[in-house]
Amino acid sequence: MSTSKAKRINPNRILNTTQNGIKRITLSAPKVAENIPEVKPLRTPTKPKNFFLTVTHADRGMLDDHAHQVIATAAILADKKTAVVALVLGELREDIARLGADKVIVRPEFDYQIFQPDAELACVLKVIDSVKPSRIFTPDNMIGDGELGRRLIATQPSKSAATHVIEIDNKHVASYQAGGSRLAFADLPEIILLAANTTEINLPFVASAIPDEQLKSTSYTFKESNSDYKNLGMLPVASATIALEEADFIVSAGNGVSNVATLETLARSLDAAIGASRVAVDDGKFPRDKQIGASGKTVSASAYLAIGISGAVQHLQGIKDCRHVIAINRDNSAPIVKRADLTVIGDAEEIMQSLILAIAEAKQATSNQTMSNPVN
Ligand SMILES: Cc1cc2nc3c(=O)[nH]c(=O)nc-3n(C[C@H](O)[C@H](O)[C@H](O)COP(=O)(O)OP(=O)(O)OC[C@H]3O[C@@H](n4cnc5c(N)ncnc54)[C@H](O)[C@@H]3O)c2cc1C
Repeated sequence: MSTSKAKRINPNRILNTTQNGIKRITLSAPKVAENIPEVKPLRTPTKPKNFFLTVTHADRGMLDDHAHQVIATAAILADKKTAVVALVLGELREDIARLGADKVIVRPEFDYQIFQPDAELACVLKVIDSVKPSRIFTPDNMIGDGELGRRLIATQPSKSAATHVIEIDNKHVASYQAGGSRLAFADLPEIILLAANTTEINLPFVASAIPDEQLKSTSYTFKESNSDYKNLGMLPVASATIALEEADFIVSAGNGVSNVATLETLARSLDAAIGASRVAVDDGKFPRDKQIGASGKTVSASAYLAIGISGAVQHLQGIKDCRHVIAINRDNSAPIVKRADLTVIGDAEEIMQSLILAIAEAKQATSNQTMSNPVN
């Protein structure tokens, strides 16, 4: 079986909820709302006596909903003399003043895709040493923060801690016990791993979110050669073998695709996985496991190319988490056009053939260039 460099998404990657309530992976800063935002009072202590620290990972410049809730929780619990310091592991391109962060320490060297928990822990311990927070908050999730939080708890045996906190106020926390049949209560501990959806992030105030330049570059002791982990990078896999739910690029066929071979050629040249609408599956053009939609699979690709698909509500349900939708359809009033970021109006077969040709030419040009400018 041939392998390709088809990108495989991290199934646990970060999602944000858009203003329309759609979960999206957002690479760029969110657009500013068209309606003028209400002016909220600024709340940042001028001479803080105490600090709360939040520790969260960012993915490609953005924090997810859960991370937002953690920062907002710290801000809600902070009194007038307590400042909230947000440590962000990874590049940050969003403004977190609205979440109540008074200071922001960004450590862009931590790429979310690279597994380096011991280096991250060393950095967090250094920041704790400098900030001396009375409480530390982190999301209890499966995408790195939960693990980092537990590693932190293990290094701080003298500190009280609670994991999977589902209820919190300035006196106590609660977590489920006995498989969710009981709630366990405890005094507000020093390290809090917060479950998702505990907190409303629309705060009645904003904070300054001042970048801490000093702690941004403070070094910490960590030798890569001493690490227990070696990052082996992403494994290249054949695009056809990737589960649709994990595919980052999907070429999907609907009833408007008459020639399956052309679609397969296009998918191969784009290194994309193949999906289909229910009608295309019912017609026997594609196996059932390729069906995307309410009664098929829900996908979250960065790019979803919908060819000859009308965009029925049941199909749209399956692609609600996709970041970019590109449609090819001969009907500019098809519902998919509203969902798509880009629509090409025309005949599916003709456009697929043109695309295959253009991709082949582009690949040839790249390989000619590489041959004439070999890397020494
Ligand atoms: C309970 C239930 C569950 C369902 N679950 C699913 C599901 O999981 N997934 C799913 O997809 N559907 C599902 N459906 C079916 C859904 O309602 C639609 O019938 C289906 O999605 C339509 O598929 P389609 O867009 O490929 O076909 P069509 O509705 O026939 O649309 C074809 C599109 O292709 C365009 N077209 C035609 N010829 C060309 C051409 N030559 N070039 C370019 N464009 C062309 C047309 O303009 C049209 O927009 C479900 C329905 C029900 C009731």
